[in-house]
Amino acid sequence: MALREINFDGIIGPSHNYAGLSFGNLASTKNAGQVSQPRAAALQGIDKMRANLALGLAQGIFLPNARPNRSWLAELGTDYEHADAPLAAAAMSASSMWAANAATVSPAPDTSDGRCHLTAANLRTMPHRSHEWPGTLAQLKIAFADPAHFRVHGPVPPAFGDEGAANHMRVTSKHGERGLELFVYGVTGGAFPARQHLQASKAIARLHGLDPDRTLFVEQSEEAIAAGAFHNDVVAVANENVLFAHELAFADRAGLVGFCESRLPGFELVEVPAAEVPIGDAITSYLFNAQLVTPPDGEMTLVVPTEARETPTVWSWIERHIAGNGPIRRVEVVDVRQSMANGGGPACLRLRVVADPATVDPRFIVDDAKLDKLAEVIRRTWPIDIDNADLQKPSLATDVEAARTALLEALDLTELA
Ligand SMILES: NCCC[C@H](NC(=O)CCC(=O)O)C(=O)O
Repeated sequence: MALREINFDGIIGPSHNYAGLSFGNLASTKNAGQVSQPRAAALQGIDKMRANLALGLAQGIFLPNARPNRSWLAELGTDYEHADAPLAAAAMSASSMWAANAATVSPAPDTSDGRCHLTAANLRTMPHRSHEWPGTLAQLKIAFADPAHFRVHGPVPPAFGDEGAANHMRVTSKHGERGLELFVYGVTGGAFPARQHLQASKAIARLHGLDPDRTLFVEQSEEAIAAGAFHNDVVAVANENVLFAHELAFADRAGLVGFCESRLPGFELVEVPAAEVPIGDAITSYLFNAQLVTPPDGEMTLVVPTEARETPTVWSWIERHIAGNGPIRRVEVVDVRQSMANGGGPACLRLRVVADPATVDPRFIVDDAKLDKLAEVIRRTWPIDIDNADLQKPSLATDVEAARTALLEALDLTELA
């Protein structure tokens, strides 16, 4: 069986809006109250997937969850029209687009039973994200239903915060080989919450049957969280034998490097010093929230958002690295501005699963023709813009619901209705 990395992108949902819900996520706070453009946002996401396909990568999708989440509001004793504004915004959030927070994935070569394990993230720190997991879990159970190859777990109990793959990295000689799994957790983030708890990461490592000698729990530096790195994938990304990270990402950088060097021949740390790229620039540009990928031609490629090209310290660092002998050989620039304005870059929008694409439900795998079909549905049904002041208009809620229904029908996934 041919194991390869598949990037599953969250389709940006028809309710995409700027409600400023994520304290500690500087872009979310800064853009609170802006008018969003769901249709343009979703088409940006489709174009990013097209760029991945053009590189020769395998591409999958996850669907937006049902919004507004009327059953969640009912559990809270209210409904969409009567809920107070923050609750209505939480029920309407399109935050499931950030698929890096959908689940943590341990591919088959790393697990004791030889299956790929996925644990849905509880996302309990932020109210608007805490009700994502049932919709996510329903999709994971369909997409990865084959019990010979996959095991899907429900979220760890909400006593401990888990934000999924955004706080998990894997280094390996090749995707299909055994790897080292690195779980990054936060203890304190100054004024901001540390969203990933050590106990949640440890539970996932146990549930996935990982080898303790090949698993490391790495503390995120307080400085990084305080500077706006609400998830580790804002300051670090790994691909195969390369860990690309900012100098200030981890509390114990030396321990992490020593662990990887002693267990993975050829391990390489590509570290960006604060003197060359201040952590603030790394966070506004999302240099590390890039997709670091190995296309079939073997040229390791960094897929960065346009904001990286617009940040002089960051762009000159990239140009120097590519001109030198570093492991990253190519850079691709994608426009995901609508998502970026909520603090979600190219890496936030995708969940990586190492598996044989033939073992995944084909409705979750895309090619260019399927993306054309999705783009047609988006152009026809997604709202053009959403003004926060109108968030509770009943017609907006029904438009958003109709748009999702059209998508489910186009993908033959009406069982998710
Ligand atoms: N991995 C990227 C996640 C971004 C996400 N933003 C948000 O939820 C912003 C939503 C808003 O403010 O409307 C978050 O912070 O978890």
